[in-house]
Amino acid sequence: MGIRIAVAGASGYAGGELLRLVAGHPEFDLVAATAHSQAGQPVSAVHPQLAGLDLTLAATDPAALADADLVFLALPHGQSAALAASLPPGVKVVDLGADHRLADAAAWQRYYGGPHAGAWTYGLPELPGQRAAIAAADRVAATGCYAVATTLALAPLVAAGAVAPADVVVVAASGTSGAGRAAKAHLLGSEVMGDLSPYKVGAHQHVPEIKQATGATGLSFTPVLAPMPRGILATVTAVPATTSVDPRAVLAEAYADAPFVHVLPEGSWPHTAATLGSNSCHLQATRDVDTGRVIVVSAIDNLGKGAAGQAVQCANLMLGLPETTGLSTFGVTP
Ligand SMILES: NC(=O)C1=CN([C@@H]2O[C@H](COP(=O)(O)OP(=O)(O)OC[C@H]3O[C@@H](n4cnc5c(N)ncnc54)[C@H](OP(=O)(O)O)[C@@H]3O)[C@@H](O)[C@H]2O)C=CC1
Ligand SMILES: CC(=O)N[C@@H](CCC(=O)OP(=O)(O)O)C(=O)O
Repeated sequence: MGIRIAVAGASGYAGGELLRLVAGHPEFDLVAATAHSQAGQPVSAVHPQLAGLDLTLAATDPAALADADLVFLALPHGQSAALAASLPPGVKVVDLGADHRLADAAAWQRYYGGPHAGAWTYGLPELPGQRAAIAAADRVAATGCYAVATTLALAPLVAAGAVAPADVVVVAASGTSGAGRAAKAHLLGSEVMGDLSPYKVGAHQHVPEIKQATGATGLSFTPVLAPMPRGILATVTAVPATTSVDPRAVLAEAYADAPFVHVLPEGSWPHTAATLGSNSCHLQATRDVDTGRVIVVSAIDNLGKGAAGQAVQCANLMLGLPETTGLSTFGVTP
């Protein structure tokens, strides 16, 4: 018997990707998968890509999860805190939702509403000191999908004093799986295909998370829904604080030992398809020839490094395994 793993919210998009990764992980045994409206269904009826995974979705309650060594929570925002609190203290938890990401209760209230559950260790191993913090933690709050793409692009530049933290602009396009599986009219294929549409303009919930993780103090963030199932492409621009720093060199140095963050060769720009199915983030940076602004482009698979892959990377660290175990750095395009 390997390390016993349970997935709550296993019928959703992030949950399905977690099941795929856990089932293929050399050290993990999948002992439970739970759902809400789909409880009682075989996993393969809900996730046809997992045909052959012989497991039935149980109802999401503490008893279904308490026998695991580690539980992944892939539930709607607001559903994780009470469930996590009712699990035995010895059970490690990685929460993919937002409930425990923010330290600032006022920011939580403003962007999510409802009671603030308090902050857990933030699950982005590539931030300075965070690998060790995650390895020592029993409760980890995995990052938001846009927050991963943006933070990996921006944090080293703020830390190096290369950009002005008060004036950062981000425009980021996401595939529709970023919105979850629950049917939404504006996500129907006939509405999404052939269209690009901004949403939550000027008020996206990942703004406080990105500020907390990067040290940026002023951030304008505009998300765009893109006609594709997976992927995030974030374009981050910022005012240079100095002309003496090469932004690409700062990123290359920051991620020299990071197995999943790839600063691409000069002249090569990230695109989403190259990251799909992987736990990788692709980055490139330059200066705008006209304004001198620093431009960083970042691509991830929102269900990989943006969700399930990141969560498994954190779990590996929490369990004393190499962080790359069971994860791919390579994408599946075309
Ligand atoms: N999609 C993405 O790219 C990312 C998602 N996340 C986060 O992961 C979490 C899951 O997202 P995602 O998979 O996209 O969402 P989905 O809508 O695809 O899945 C939601 C899951 O939660 C279950 N659920 C729904 N309502 C309840 C409830 N009241 N109580 C308990 N369980 C419930 C659903 O069960 P059922 O289907 O049986 O009703 C399903 O298993 C969210 O917090 C999301 O923000 C984080 C990063 C990226
Ligand atoms: C396309 C789309 O609608 N995306 C969602 C991402 C939500 C999400 O997954 O948020 P967390 O990563 O914080 O859990 C949005 O912009 O709200």
